[in-house]
Amino acid sequence: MAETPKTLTVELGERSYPIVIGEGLLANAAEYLRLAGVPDKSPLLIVTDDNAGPLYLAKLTEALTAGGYRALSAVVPHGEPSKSLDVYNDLITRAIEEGLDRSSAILALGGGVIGDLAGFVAGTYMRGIRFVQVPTTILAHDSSVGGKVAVNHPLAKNMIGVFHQPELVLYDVETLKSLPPREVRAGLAEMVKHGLIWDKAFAEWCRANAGRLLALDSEALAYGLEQGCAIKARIVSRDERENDLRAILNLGHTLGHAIEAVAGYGRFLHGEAISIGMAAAALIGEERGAAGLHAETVSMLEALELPVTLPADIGTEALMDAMQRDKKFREGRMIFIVPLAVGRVEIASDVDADTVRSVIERLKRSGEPS
Ligand SMILES: NC(=O)c1ccc[n+]([C@@H]2O[C@H](COP(=O)([O-])OP(=O)(O)OC[C@H]3O[C@@H](n4cnc5c(N)ncnc54)[C@H](O)[C@@H]3O)[C@@H](O)[C@H]2O)c1
Ligand SMILES: O=C(O)C(=O)C[C@@H](O)[C@H](O)[C@H](O)COP(=O)(O)O
Ligand SMILES: [Zn+2]
Repeated sequence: MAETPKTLTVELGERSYPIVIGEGLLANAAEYLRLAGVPDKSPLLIVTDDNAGPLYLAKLTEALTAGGYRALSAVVPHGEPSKSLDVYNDLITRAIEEGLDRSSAILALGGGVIGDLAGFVAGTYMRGIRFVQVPTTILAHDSSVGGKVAVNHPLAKNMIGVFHQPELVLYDVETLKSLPPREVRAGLAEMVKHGLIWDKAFAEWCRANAGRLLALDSEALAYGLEQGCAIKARIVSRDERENDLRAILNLGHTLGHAIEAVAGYGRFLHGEAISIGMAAAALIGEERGAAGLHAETVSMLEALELPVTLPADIGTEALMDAMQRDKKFREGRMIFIVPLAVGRVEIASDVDADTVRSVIERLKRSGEPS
């Protein structure tokens, strides 16, 4: 029998919203939307991709229609290249043609690519309309919470975006059962990240339960997703617009985003690039005095079957250039989230370029056959 859904809240005053996590929630989508205050007189637009759509769009549409909503849909190609201004523009055109108005809502049915893309449409169409996240990947326990929505520029990740919080995150964990193994692993990178930045016991739990998580054991997955969402919600509630604390959610992303852009969007999945970036951050932490941190971090990432080295063909100077084009480059300095120990990090703008170069080279050497 399905467990009772669990509800967490992202506390943001009048923009607070629930994250509902449970099995079979798509069937009750209309009730959840109504509870979240989504009106039913204007059309909804469900944005999904050509993997998640064929699996779950009919179920969601039927549930919404039965509950009195008019649900239209747009299906985009799967994968990171869809986080582009071209696809964004197509969706805006569709919204105008279908007569979406200021009482309409955009629903993101899919992973982080769909959440970021559809959220950017919702955040900018008519200067912002309602938005609902319906995540269907493990990674999306991170991306569906917190309101960062964006598309990529060919030169830099997530460069064109806004903060736009959803009204609701409706996380039907039954959808995760159809994820390919590589996507499962990539999603677990952001899960263990939440432990590495905030909660040592949770990071250790991820390592100890790696086998169950990789096998999509329902109980382990539910616990891991709830903990990950809870950590993220707590951080976002304290610093919605990344003036300070929220930056710690960027552990591994200074180098990770550069890897994604330099390798070409799609070669590395986001979670894979972030895993390599977290291994790099641990090396930087070790250089600054945290003995044993790299081996400890790598043991957690490898337990989850994540990559921790860099292929030699990714140019070091191209990565250095890409890091200088990221949002994490300010006042002439690269900003790194540097671990002090497992579960504790600092926001550092004093990591010099030569240290970063030598860490990149070490990651490449450790990937070579010995
Ligand atoms: N906004 C944020 O705070 C935030 C946080 C983390 C990551 N992100 C972004 O999220 C993106 C990565 O998200 P992702 O890993 O979910 O990628 P994704 O959306 O591309 O989904 C991964 C793959 O799984 C497929 N898929 C989705 N649901 C499925 C299901 N239930 N069954 C089978 N296949 C399914 C998709 O079609 C895709 O091929 C990146 O663009 C990253 O920058 C954003
Ligand atoms: O929500 C956040 O804040 C994060 O940093 C979560 C990250 O996992 C996510 O990839 C985010 O998009 C990166 O932030 P960005 O501002 O560099 O795009
Ligand atoms: Zn991320």
